Amino acid sequence: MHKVLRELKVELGERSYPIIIGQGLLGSFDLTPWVAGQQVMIVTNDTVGPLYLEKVKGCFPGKAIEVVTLPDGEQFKDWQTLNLIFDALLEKRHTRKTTLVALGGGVVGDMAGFAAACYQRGVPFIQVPTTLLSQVDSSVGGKTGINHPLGKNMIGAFHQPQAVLIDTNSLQTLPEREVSAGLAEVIKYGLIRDESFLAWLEDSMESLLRLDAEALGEAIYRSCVCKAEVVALDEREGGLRAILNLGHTFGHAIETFAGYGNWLHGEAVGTGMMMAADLSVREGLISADDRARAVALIRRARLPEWAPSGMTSEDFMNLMSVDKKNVDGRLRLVLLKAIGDAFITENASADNIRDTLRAFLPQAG
Ligand SMILES: NC(=O)c1ccc[n+]([C@@H]2O[C@H](COP(=O)([O-])OP(=O)(O)OC[C@H]3O[C@@H](n4cnc5c(N)ncnc54)[C@H](O)[C@@H]3O)[C@@H](O)[C@H]2O)c1
Ligand SMILES: O=C(O)C(=O)C[C@@H](O)[C@H](O)[C@H](O)COP(=O)(O)O
Ligand SMILES: [Zn+2]
Repeated sequence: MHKVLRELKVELGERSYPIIIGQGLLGSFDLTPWVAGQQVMIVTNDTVGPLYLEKVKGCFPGKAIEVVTLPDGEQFKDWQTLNLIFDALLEKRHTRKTTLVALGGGVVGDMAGFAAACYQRGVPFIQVPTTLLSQVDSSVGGKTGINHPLGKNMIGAFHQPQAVLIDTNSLQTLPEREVSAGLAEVIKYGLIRDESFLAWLEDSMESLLRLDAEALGEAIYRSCVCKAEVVALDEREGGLRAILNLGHTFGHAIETFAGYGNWLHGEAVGTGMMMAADLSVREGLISADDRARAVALIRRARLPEWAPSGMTSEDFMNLMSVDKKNVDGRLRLVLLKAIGDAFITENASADNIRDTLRAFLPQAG
């Protein structure tokens, strides 16, 4: 039998939806109340499908279920792979009443969500995230899309899911490296908006790394609360939502430079958040002790702390110049005013940015 641990709602008026967090939900939690018609198309990949597909089918009693299985990897978050979803939908004559279900990590979620945003100009979808990163971040908030060789997530749409179903048991099969990647986004919430959560993470890091169920449930719930609040205040990133991008300007540059899939998204965000904390010190915003606190926690999550070998400051500047947050050619960065208080600025000094980049190049170590 399943156990629902926590439930919360992303408050977006008529686009509001629940996030249901529990244990043993895959296979027994009934998701049909969030399915509009009779047809369900589950989008998964060739790693997650063999682990959880049969169980998830049990969440849709009485519905006609089809499946499309994508190749696994960030390098497949592209047009060609996205088309496999459209091919499957069209070959079987799916209509606007079909509900897509994203079963997998953030890559599957972003692609299935984007397919749902586009297919016949928009069909409903449900997120069933199975990585820590997707449970705390990508399944919530409606950012969907694919990568372009010149930049991360450059093609996409805002499209909110009907519901998010999080079964924390699925994390028991997750490789260690993916657990660390997910922890980067968890730490992000403490840094941007919730100092007390950061303090709790400092106390709980060892429990989280050993996949203690109670600690995971708490970390996922508190992360989802934070993300849901920010998204409810600024759904389409007019302003505040950009704080969810802490570390991402540097991190996306790293992912693109390294080649999609070589650095995990969370790994790049971990290094990127250390860089953001470093720049915040250089800008006179936080103390060196605050930076040390952020860096120590990111290190304890077993995340990398140097840029990829061969990457130069110029590579960073070129890749960061295409960031979506930039306006009129000005680099906009998320920095920290304090631990638990982030803001977006285009006023960071060019000298300080250059010094931060240099400090994180591999030869600096
Ligand atoms: N839309 C958003 O708001 C948002 C937020 C954060 C990240 N993202 C995107 O999410 C992606 C990263 O997501 P991710 O970290 O989940 O990576 P991922 O989707 O690549 O999954 C990581 C790996 O774990 C495997 N996997 C998934 N669930 C598993 C399980 N339960 N057991 C064993 N293996 C499992 C996957 O097949 C994959 O190999 C990036 O593309 C990033 O840009 C989007
Ligand atoms: O939901 C958001 O908003 C975020 O920024 C969450 C990020 O963790 C995530 O990686 C997101 O995909 C980044 O968005 P992008 O627009 O900078 O590509
Ligand atoms: Zn992210």
